[in-house]
Amino acid sequence: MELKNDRFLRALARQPVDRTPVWMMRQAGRYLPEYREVRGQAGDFMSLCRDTDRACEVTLQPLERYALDAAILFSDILTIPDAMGLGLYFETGEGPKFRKTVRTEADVVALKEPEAERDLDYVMRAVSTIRRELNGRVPLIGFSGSPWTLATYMVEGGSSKDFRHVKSMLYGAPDTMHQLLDKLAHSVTDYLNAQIRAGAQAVQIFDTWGGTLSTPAYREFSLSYMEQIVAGLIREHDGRRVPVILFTKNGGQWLEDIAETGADAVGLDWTTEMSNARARVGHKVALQGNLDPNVLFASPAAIRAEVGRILDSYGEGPGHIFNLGHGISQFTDPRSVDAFVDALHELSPAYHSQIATA
Ligand SMILES: Cc1c2[nH]c(c1CCC(=O)O)Cc1[nH]c(c(CCC(=O)O)c1C)Cc1[nH]c(c(CCC(=O)O)c1C)Cc1[nH]c(c(C)c1CCC(=O)O)C2
Repeated sequence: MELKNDRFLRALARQPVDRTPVWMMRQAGRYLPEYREVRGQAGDFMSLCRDTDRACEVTLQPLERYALDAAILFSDILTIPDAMGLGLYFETGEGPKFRKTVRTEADVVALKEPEAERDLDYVMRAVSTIRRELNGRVPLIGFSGSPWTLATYMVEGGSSKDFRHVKSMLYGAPDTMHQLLDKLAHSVTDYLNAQIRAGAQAVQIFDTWGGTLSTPAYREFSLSYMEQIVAGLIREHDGRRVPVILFTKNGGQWLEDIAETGADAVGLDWTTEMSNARARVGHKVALQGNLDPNVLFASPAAIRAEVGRILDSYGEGPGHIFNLGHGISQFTDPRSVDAFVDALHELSPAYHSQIATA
């Protein structure tokens, strides 16, 4: 099936495009009234993820509203620990929780590595259904959490502010920590490869909590496992390269190390300037980001000014995928996303003039 809009994949390959492609982290989510409606019909969040037709429906919702250049699978990073038997649930307003935690070596030894095609079959069904329904409109992104980020939820039993338990394991029982991360790295590799076989055309690894580590701990406990995953991924499928994007929130000081992993692109939060990132690693990888999602609470004029500033900071030429520096807030007015996408469509072609005159 022919891909009608390949801007996103071209930018990931640092090939010329007519304008800067854009998608948004958490683009299918609670800021959209149509999402809240389908979510209500499904019951809880995990039931929505397991309901193939509804998961497909909400994946496509943001594309119906906005001219985005990629779709992202509707699911969650915590499906792997759930499939390991930890019992994921969502308490309204409190974020994710696990019925069981992983705190001791015995807990780690008892964990079974899921077999993605069997134990996470609902995710693969969602991927293939979304691909069919997209019908080549835009590429589909698959994703997973990084081993370290998944471990934080598994050891803490949910979200955390201080990462007390998981860091106690890291410093107090590093061998146990490595055993857990090793199991997770195998599981993530298998999970992403299954998504690629099911039809994901690019994959992103979310390392939301890597930036809470010291530099040596980041390298040893987060980055090295992401590197292992990148090395084990299917990099070409159906005659096309399957690009990998690594996103470590607050990872700006480690861009050179991240670019060394073999990833095709690096995701940036808003605390690193695009110009700085491009000068440091732009010869090696594409860059994705990096609007502060809170800019979407400002006026259309202020949103436009920030979009312009980021385009200027990256500068001319290919290799930039516009995105938010983190997930869109549930309190965002959907009209602010119109202002954001409209501004990008208006302003970004000027940064790709070589192709317009070619
Ligand atoms: C850390 C993390 C999680 N999940 C994810 C991350 C990494 C990215 C990041 O840092 O945000 C990734 C994720 N979660 C979700 C997606 C879907 C695809 C997308 O549109 O980007 C993706 C890519 C759906 C979701 N995952 C979740 C929601 C909201 C739940 C709902 O609809 O009730 C959505 C749309 C639930 C979730 N899942 C998670 C949390 C912390 C929460 C609660 C968030 C909150 O309450 O605001 C874990």
